[in-house]
Amino acid sequence: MVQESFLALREHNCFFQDLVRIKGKDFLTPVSRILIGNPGCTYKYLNTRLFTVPWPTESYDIKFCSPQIYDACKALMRLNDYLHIETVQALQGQNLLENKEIKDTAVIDRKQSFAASPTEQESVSKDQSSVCVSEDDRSLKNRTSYNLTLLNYMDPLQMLYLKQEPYFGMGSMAVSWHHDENLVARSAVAVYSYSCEDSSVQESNEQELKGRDPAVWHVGLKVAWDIETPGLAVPLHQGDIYLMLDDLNMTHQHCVLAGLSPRFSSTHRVADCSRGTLEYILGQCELALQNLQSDSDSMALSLKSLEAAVVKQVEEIHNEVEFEWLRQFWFQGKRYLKCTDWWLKPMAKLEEFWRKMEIMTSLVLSEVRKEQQIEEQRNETISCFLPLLKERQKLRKEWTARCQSDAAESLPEDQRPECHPFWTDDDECNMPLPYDLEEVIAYLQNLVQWIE
Ligand SMILES: O=C(O)CCC(=O)C(=O)O
Ligand SMILES: [Fe+2]
Repeated sequence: MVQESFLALREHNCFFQDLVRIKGKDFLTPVSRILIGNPGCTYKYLNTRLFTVPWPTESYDIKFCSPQIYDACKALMRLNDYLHIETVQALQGQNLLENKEIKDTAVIDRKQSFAASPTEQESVSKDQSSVCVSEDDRSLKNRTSYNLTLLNYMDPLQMLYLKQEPYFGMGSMAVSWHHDENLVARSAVAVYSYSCEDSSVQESNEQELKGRDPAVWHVGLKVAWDIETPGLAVPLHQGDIYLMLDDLNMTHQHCVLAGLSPRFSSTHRVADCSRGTLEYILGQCELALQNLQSDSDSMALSLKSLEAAVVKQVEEIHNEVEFEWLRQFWFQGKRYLKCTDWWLKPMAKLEEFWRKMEIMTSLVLSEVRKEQQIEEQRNETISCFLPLLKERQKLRKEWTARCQSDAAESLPEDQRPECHPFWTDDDECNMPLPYDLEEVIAYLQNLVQWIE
């Protein structure tokens, strides 16, 4: 079912190369991806926030663009449940064995793991429950409850150029050496690998090979900050899974070494969602908007408090919703619409809140402009307000540039980044402040200097 799901998602063009940003440069990832997981959840990697295509979750009304996409998301959710159980058992097995040699990684043979009948599995977990104190249980749960999966797809024959593994001569890489980001500390990662091997791809004769077989996909593993200790290349065949347990992702880096056939993988993770869910950002927006009031007669808007700490908090949230949510989302073009319209409504809501925050910023400005303000108070307001406006200006410039990079412009129309929200002075969009904040910043800077 999972393999069919991969093929169905490819059929519906749901995989996309990400336009990531590394050290100020823009790159298109060689692998194409799609994020599936808990509704409202996001996953950020290489300055790119991916938004989950929600898997069918009780009490959520989710519309999918086709029944096959629904089936695929459902199958991946079931794979997620299965891998969760598999991971808990692997961790428990470790604690019992206390065998440091096999502590870090468990490559599970699929035949072996399917062999255990439900009753066998049950008795295993019962035996182990006696050695677990509740604190351990909680931590075990926190570190294995995968909330999303990032799916990868690549057909090596379609790639003109793949980077060569630089340290150990491991050949072509689909994904370079890295640590997985944005995960709950010491949480596990489970990967299901499906390479579409067929008779046209011949595995090489073992004796003839010096290193790893270039026809076969592998996961590479190396000690972090170390290129002396030899790296490890673990072959992955159709339907294999592997787990990265405990602190393996911190102490080691991994990479994906390309074989010759097209290959999918589903990488299940416990994303650190503390600032990454829709629920969280909606809560933040509501908090910020508490400082906005409207006169019941005139409907005129004003700020409840001009206290520096309050202004600072509101402007921080303003930046967060603009750069971590709205721009991230629209930067990825219309890709999410391929699978579901789930994110459109929340994005419209967030934009509505953000518009109100633009008004709030303009209200702070008009207060500061009033001459009768006590200097000391005005100074304090500006000193916490100005850095956040500068940050906003810097990030707006960065996002405008990101949307106009060569890589961005090379993308097909329906995937092209959208610089949104964007407006010019002559747009009739009723924005209270300009998009370009340069003059506003210069004015404030001038005021501060004057006071000093
Ligand atoms: O495809 C795999 O086996 C792993 C991919 C990976 O490392 C990642 O997506 O972070
Ligand atoms: Fe990874």
